[in-house]
Amino acid sequence: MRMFPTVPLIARVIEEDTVVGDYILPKGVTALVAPFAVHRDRRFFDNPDNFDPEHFSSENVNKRNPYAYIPFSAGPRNCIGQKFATMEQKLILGRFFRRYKVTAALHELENRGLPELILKPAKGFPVRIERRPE
Ligand code: HEM
Repeated sequence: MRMFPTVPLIARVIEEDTVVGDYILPKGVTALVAPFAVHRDRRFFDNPDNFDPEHFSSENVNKRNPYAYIPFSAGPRNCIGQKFATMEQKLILGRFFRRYKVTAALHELENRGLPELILKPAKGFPVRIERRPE
């Protein structure tokens, strides 16, 4: 969900002139927040293009801005299913990956994600699935 966030772009209509750093976002424009870009920003994640569970060690999480990881958005309109989806992933994917090894047939550079409503690879999900030894 960090490297390939399901929702790669979040849109908001700006209701009043808003200052963000050196910029003014005028009332009426649509602003995009891009979890995909934020999650790959080196200011927040060392080696952002590598899968590394250490990105989520307590030490690293505690020193990072909480808005640097926003797969479920943030604020008053964030995802109401976040806790359910996270628990479901831990249970179902955890069980699945203990039994099966999944290898992508195409590297992400050969199979770019398309930023549609949800992120999906241009050439689908060609994968090889092998049962792990018991
Ligand atoms: C991995 C799974 C999921 C991801 C990554 C995800 C991500 C998101 C994101 C990023 C938003 C904000 C979209 C926006 O502001 O434009 C959102 C909103 C929402 N999600 Fe999820 N979601 C997931 C699963 C679920 C589930 C399981 C449910 C329901 C059981 C759910 C219900 C909703 C609802 C109702 C909203 C709209 C909340 C509002 O506008 O106040 N989501 N989700």
